[in-house]
Amino acid sequence: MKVTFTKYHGTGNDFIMIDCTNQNDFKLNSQAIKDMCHRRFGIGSDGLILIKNSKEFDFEMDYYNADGSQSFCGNGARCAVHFARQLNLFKKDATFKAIDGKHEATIHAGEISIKMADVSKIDHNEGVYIINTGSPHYIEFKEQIEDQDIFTFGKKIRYSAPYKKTGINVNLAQVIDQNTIQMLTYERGVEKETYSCGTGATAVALAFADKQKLEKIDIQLGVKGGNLRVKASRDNLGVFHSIYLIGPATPVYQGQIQL
Ligand SMILES: N[C@H](CCC[C@H](N)C(=O)O)C(=O)O
Repeated sequence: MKVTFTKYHGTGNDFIMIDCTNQNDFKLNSQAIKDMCHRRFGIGSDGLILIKNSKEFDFEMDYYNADGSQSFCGNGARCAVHFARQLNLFKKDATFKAIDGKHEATIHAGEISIKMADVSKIDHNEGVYIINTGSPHYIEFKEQIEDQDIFTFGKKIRYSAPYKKTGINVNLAQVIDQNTIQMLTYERGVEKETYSCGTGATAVALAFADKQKLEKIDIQLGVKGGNLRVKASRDNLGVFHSIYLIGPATPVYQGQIQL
């Protein structure tokens, strides 16, 4: 079977994007996804996204990590919105369904802004934050993160007893100033450091807001592959809402692969 795809990246987090709007029952088994994402024997990417028609929304996105596992992917969602616009699935503002529910999105000045699900649960213990922003994240704030070995650190946490079974994404964050945080991520399901993690950037921003007791944030997250922006508000019940993940989405090339 020949599969046409478009390769995307969102600040260096890269994806194989497949238009399934003419074949909504299109399926890839786990091995095919692993083979396609393989950096030597396949196309090579952190994840793979199927864009499908939806009765209720402008489109639906199914995200798969490089190991074939499913989750929500913030950068992938931003790339999916860019791709759906190219397919004329919506005009200016979009609504789409992902594994964690409905999202809204807009495209403005070349940046894709997606509304993330509200977050009411922030676990914090001895400087470690655990926050689920559509995928689960472990966050620690440290100085000089450029000297940190995020792969070794992240793998150790991800395979430690509390997370061995379900996995967790691991983020190290360094506060530069009130509106700027530098971060590194080890991603579950990729099992490597990625150049960027959208749900991770969102989780780091919310952890900072909790740490500083802020009710409104608009933060730039510096990642290996560029910059993301997270805006959010917190209500008097401690729930984070109006959470937006904003950043670029870049189509790199179109290709075809023989499966
Ligand atoms: N690997 C993550 C999903 C992708 C997260 C990341 N690529 C993003 O942009 O949110 C997980 O399985 O939890």
